Amino acid sequence: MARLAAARYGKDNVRVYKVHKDEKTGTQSVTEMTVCCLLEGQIETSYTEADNSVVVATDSIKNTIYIKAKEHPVNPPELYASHLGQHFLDKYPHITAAHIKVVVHRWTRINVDGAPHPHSFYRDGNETRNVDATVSREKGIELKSGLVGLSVLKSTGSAFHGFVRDEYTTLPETWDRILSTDVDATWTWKPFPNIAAVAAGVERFDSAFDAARTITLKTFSLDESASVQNTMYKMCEEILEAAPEVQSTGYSLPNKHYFEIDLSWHKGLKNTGKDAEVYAPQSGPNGLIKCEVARS
Ligand SMILES: O=c1[nH]c(=O)c2[nH]c(=O)[nH]c2[nH]1
Repeated sequence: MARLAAARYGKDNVRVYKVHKDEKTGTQSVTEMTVCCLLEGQIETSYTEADNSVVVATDSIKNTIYIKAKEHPVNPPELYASHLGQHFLDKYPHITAAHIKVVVHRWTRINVDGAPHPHSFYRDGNETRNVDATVSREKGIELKSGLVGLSVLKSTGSAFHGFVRDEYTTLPETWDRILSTDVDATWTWKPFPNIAAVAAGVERFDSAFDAARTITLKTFSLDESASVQNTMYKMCEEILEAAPEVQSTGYSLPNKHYFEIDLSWHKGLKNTGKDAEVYAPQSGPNGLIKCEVARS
């Protein structure tokens, strides 16, 4: 005998663009995002008995994503995701939870001759601002915000020594190495009982994003890093300090290795240790270091 142990369904990779036109100043602002929306509820029979009467078509879910983007602000993405998720609970009694993912892509205003252009933008990096929202009858609105894909490198100010040395170890200790990673940072909010609670003090979401980005870049730059583990923990501590309504925060960081190249075989060239200048960036394997830090 088989049984349906878990099920959710919906539309993924829905690309949405929204423009805001300030009629007074003639300035336009744009937001581009990719949305995923998956529903849970009393939908078992659609899987087990071919009963489509419980299915809100994924095509209708896609339409709803557009309509809610028209009806509500799409900024901050935490508020839009909450409105979108809440809609499915309000509209369909048999739906018990909506899982929304919003990925916001960068469009930064172009400066022309030192002045911000009213309607032209450029992509100044592949980093995205992300939100994972679960809106459920049981738990209200759960939000996890994030910053993903911010590539950083420091050419010194990073060490790694004192680690386990045994018959499996070849890595030399180092007091000066290159440190590079693609930042994936998340911060989880204390649950909100309803949309009104998300909307009250909505500035908290932009503030936390700005703080997380600034803290990440500043700590990465200034910390005399003993390890990825220790540097990321310091970042988490600071984010918790900066955002009181955040209950936990975490990072997932690849350690993108840059190997020294011994060139002494060529005319005695010195290119290792303090003489290292030319390195070989590695595509893989890479370290992968994760943590989640909560309030004690
Ligand atoms: O910061 C680091 N943490 C590790 O756990 C590790 N392991 C390794 O080989 N290099 C590094 N660097």
